[in-house]
Amino acid sequence: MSSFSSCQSVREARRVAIFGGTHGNELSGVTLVHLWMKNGTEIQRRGVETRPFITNPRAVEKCSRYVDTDLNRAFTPENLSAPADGQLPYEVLRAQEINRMFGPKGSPDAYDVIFDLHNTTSNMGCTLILESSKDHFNLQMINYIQKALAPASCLVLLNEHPLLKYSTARSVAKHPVGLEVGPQPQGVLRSNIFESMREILKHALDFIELFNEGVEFPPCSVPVFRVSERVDYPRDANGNIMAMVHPNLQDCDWEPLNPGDPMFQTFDGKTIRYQGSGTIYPTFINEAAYYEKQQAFVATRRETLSANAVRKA
Ligand SMILES: CC(=O)N[C@@H](CC(=O)O)C(=O)O
Ligand SMILES: [Zn+2]
Repeated sequence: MSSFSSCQSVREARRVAIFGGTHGNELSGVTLVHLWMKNGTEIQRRGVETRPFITNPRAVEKCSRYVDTDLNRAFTPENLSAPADGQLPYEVLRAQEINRMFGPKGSPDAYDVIFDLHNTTSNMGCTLILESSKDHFNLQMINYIQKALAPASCLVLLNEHPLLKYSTARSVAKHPVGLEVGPQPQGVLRSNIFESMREILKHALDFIELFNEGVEFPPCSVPVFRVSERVDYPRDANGNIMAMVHPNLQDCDWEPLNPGDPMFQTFDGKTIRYQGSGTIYPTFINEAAYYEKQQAFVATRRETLSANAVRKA
């Protein structure tokens, strides 16, 4: 890269994977991946090898989030290097297998891009999840997707929080992209959610094809919601929930929550208000899978990232 040019050279993205069933009860990704394993015409692009893959087949079979432990938290250095002695939880063994097939994580041999398909019970609409604010290839891809989708929209959740970031299945790739579409109940397929996910994938793959053909993408800015905090339900001494998401907050993912605004409602109708400092943008509000993670919603702050121009190296 020349010091006079802001254009960043990025290796072409020849190897792309589409993960479905990282959570076995999130049926849009499971169904799309099954569909594309039977017939991959729709995801084929010139100069790109795209591999649809079911990441947690045992959870898919049971239509549950996981069997032993959450696969989308399992890709830690400790797990990936643990001796595989049959005592390990199923998902840890599976993470090692996936790391061998699509990684190794952090190595030059790793897949270029992994799209990991998820559904949420929250009213988040279409969301792309990023793990780094410095991945200019991903930022350019998101900008492309957003332009192609307009007037429909697709928001960006950025999780690079030192404590709240977790070790995802997609993190094996050089460019990890989470795709989260909701609301959709666990174990249910909704046509609108399914089609939205499919359309985003189409634009994402189009971008990769253009990029590999040598198209240069000029600098742009990408508005994101950065994960800042995890907010739990109010609980009693036994850990039982003492309040629900307040009706004013329910389904209001991505909308501003200001100090003093209603946040929870107790079973006898009392309102618990947000007491933090400054405006936050809650998301994953009342996500079913997050009760066990002691999480009522994820607090985010808005910011705008600048993406450098990128072109194929
Ligand atoms: C509802 C759900 O499963 N969300 C995903 C988000 C992500 O992929 O980062 C998860 O917690 O793993
Ligand atoms: Zn999921």
